[in-house]
Parts: sequence; structure tokens; C-alpha cells
Amino acid sequence: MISNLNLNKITYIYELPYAERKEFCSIMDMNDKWEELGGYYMKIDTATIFKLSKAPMRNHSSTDELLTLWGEQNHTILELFSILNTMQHYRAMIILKPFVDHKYHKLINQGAKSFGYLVKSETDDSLNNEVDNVIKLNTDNNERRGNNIEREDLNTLGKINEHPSIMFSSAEACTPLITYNELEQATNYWNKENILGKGGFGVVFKGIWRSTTVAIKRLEAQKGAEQQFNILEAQRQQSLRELKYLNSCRHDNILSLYGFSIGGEKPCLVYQYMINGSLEDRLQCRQGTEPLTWNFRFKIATGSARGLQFLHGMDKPLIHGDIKSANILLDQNFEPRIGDFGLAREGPLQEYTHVKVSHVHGTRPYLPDEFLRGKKFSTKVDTYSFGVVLFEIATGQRAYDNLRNHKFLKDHVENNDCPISDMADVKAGPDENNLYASLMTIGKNCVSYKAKDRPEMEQVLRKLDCVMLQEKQSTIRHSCLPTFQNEMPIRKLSILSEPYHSQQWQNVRITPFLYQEALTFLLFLFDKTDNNVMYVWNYINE
Ligand SMILES: Nc1ncnc2c1ncn2[C@@H]1O[C@H](COP(=O)(O)OP(=O)(O)OP(=O)(O)O)[C@@H](O)[C@H]1O
Repeated sequence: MISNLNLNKITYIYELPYAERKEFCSIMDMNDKWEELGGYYMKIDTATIFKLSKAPMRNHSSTDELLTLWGEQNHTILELFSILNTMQHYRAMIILKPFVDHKYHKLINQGAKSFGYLVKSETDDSLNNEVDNVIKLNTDNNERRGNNIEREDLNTLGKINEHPSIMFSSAEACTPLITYNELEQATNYWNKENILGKGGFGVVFKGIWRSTTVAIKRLEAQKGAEQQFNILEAQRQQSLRELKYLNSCRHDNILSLYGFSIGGEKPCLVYQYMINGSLEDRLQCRQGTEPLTWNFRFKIATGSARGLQFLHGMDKPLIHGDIKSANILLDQNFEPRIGDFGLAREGPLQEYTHVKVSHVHGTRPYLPDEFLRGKKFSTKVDTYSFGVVLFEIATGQRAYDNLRNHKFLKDHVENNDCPISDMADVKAGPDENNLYASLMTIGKNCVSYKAKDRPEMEQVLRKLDCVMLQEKQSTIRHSCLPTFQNEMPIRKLSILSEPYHSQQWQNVRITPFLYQEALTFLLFLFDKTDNNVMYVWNYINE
């Protein structure tokens, strides 16, 4: 136990005792609160924040490394306390309470009382101002001491470009750092003919980088000067998330991030090139492309669900937060990959249903009420958005259409003015396996009003896989068996194993072999790794 006498002497971050520091770190590591603390409030540059985000891979705490870094600049516990007050992070303030003067303790009580809607009285303001001044004062001191190297200027990715010296080692970050010049050459100096599309945060170019076709997102603020700072800040946050999450999620249905570039004119992210563009573009047949058939539509729905359930099933569930057809990209085989992780966040731990967020981001027609109004963020937000994507796939209509009676597709489907069967996208051709009905039924379940009534993505995937299994079985019945029957009549069909419910299977192989002198055909359904046989049929020839 530390005596009161000693407590009074503890002023600086680096003096914080081990137990308190550890507890503080575990709180701030949760939901990556440290990132907001470091990136936004302490004005630590993006590259360093990214480096800190890799601390768990080194079995370290990101907050602990942040404290070391900040502590080395002689910042005080009172400054930290003050920042936490601004962040309204009262739980963390309580840990620091013993190390700040009594007069500031009141801030915690005030905060706890009016949590979430802090209304300050005049005296409260003076106290807050006093604490704010502590920060400014210490910053001035540090600058005078030369400890605080241009921190103010380094808080956006754009600005970092002017300071390549602070770049971190790409090996450590696990994502290659690419020079701006390489990307200029890759895109033929940002040739307009190479533009693939434009998003809210930048322009995407096609390029050839290291003999590989890639998609390069060049981040740029496009609005008025007064909004530049906010845009750059939002951009900085989004790029960090992209780098962090896309880099850590490797899955067949998640877009691959090849590298990034800071240090040049504009920050860039380099992705795997998806030749068939976005699902939204393909559903709208933009650039005169052929409409997607029902089988392709279903395959895209299943692949996207598989990618999403992978994110939700990670040790720390990851919520994408911006699932929409524009963020589902298609490769040469129309295999979907989920991209745009700019709004992704870690979800609640198992014992909680949601996390409460301070700001709602995302695309309105894809977002459920509890998130829009209640700011409750959970995996069920992604489930809801995915339901809207299923409606888009099935009907070929846009998630938002100003010309429709019900502008949001979800409302249009639910309050349908015409029979639901008439909403099927006729462009998709004949629907022999009734896939439209399955997509709509699963979609409706996903957009249930109450989050608790919506299925987790794992269940959604299982349902889609079941439909696919039935469809494959009927295809086998219709296409394979008649061929066999023509060649050799089948005496008996016996199922050797029950379906295995991992639902990962995708390949079908037919292996003939002799069994008790009879020609036998085994039908194997393999999973993606080719390791697990999921289902086996035995066809015995007469
Ligand atoms: N990896 C890629 N391969 C091929 N085309 C891509 C790739 N990434 C993006 N695009 C194209 O660029 C367009 C813009 O992508 P971007 O991610 O910037 O914006 P968005 O997702 O449409 O909008 P926002 O980012 O504002 O939500 C996409 O709609 C798509 O057509």
C-alpha cells in the first residue's frame, strides 16, 4: 500500500504505481479506448498509433506503451485526469483519483451524476477550465524543453506526410509501406482513365504495382476548407481502422490489403483488385454488365455471410458497421469480399449485448433503429445491414430510392404495395430453385425490428448453406444421376453419413471405386480447405 505522503508526491505519468497503471491499462485497452485517448486527445501521430495498436501482438498493452511514450514527455497525471474528464471516462478517472488534488475529485461526481448529458454549472466550468489550463501549461513547458516535437502538426495522416522521419517500420506493422512514387507510377500518375470509383473519403484507382493489378484508394478531403479538419480527422480514424482490421483479418471473403503509403502527397491504401467491381454496380448492371443469375446472387449472399460471420466469430468480435452492396466486391469468379473497414469496431465482450457509441456512422438505409436512435452497436447491426443487402440481391432494387413510395428498401419490402413474389428481379432470369423466396425469407428475419429477434450471422450462414445444400442435392439428382442411370442402373442409394453442420463445404467430387466387386460411387462434399468430407453418398450399381 502506498502511504498518503507518497501519493502526494506522485505527479508524473511515469510515477504511476504498477497496480493502478495495470488497472488503468486494462480499462483503456477495452474497446480500444486508448486509441481515442492517444490519437485524438494526446495528438499522437497516426503512424505511432498504428504501431501501438500492434502491441497485443507483442503481448503488451497498447495503453501501457502509450503511457510510456507520453510519460517520457513529462506529462502529469493531472493532465491525463483532465483528458479523461473531457472524454467523460469516469471509470478511468476513479483510478487516478488518489493522485490528483482533492479539488478535482468533484469532476468525477459531477460526471457520474449527469453521465451522458453533462450540464455544467458556472463553478463546474471554472473547475473544468482550470483543468484544461493544466494541459496547455504542460504543453508549453514541454515545448520549451523541446520534448514536444510539433505534436500539434502531426495529427492527420496528411500532415504526417511532411514528416517521414517518424514513420514506423513496415515489418513491425505487418503491412508493407509503399512509396508514393511507386503508386504514381502504378497509376500512370493518377491518370483519370484509371479511376475505378469514388467514395466519401477518396478516389479509387486501378494500378499495376509490382506486376500485380491493384486498387489504390487515394485519400483526399473533398469538401470546403472549414470542414477540412474534421474530414482529415475522420479520414485519419478510418484509415487507421482499415489498416488495423483489414490487416488482421485474413479470410477468403475479406478484401486483402496489400500495403499503404504515407510520406507522399496524399495517404493511400492499396487493395487486391476486384475485377467485377462492387455488388451494387453489378446489381445495377453499370458499365453495361450482364445481370447476375440467381445462382451467382446466391453464391454472393453466402460468401458475404461467411465473411461477416468470420469477423463476428473472432476472439474479439469485430463489427463491420458499414455493410452494404457498395462495400461487397467481386473477384473474377464472382466470389465476394467484404471491404471498407473504415467504420469497423470491436464488439462487446460475451457477457454484454452491445456497446454504446457516442456517434452514429454508416449508411442510413442499412442501419437499424436501436443504432440510429439508441446508439447501441452490436453484431446485430451488421445482421440488419446484411438483411437489406439480401433484399437488394433478390429484388435488384436500391437500398434507397427517392422515386419509390417507400424510399427505404426495407420499408418497401415490408409494406409492399404489390405481392412479394412480384418483387423478384426479373433480370436474374428463371429461378428454378426458388432462391428468391429463400433470400427474402432470410432477409426478413435479419431486419427484425428488435435486435434480439435477429439471428447471429453464423445462423444466417447456416440457413443459406442449407438452401445451397438442397439446391446442390437437386442439381445432383437432376444432372448426375440420369447420366449414371443411362450407363448403369442404380439399384440402391444409401447415405453413408449424416450432413455435417459446419456448413463450410463447397466442392463436390465423385469418386468411383470397387466395393464388394460392385462399382460404387462416392460423392464427397469438401470444405474449403479440402480437409473435411461433409456428406457422402454411396451409389451401388446392380
Ligand atoms: N478493391 C477494389 N477493386 C475494384 N474496384 C474497387 C475496389 N475498391 C473500390 N472499388 C471501386 O471504387 C468505388 C469506390 O470505393 P470506396 O470504397 O472508396 O467507396 P464506397 O464504399 O462506394 O463509399 P464510402 O467509402 O463513402 O462508403 C467502389 O464502389 C468500387 O466500384
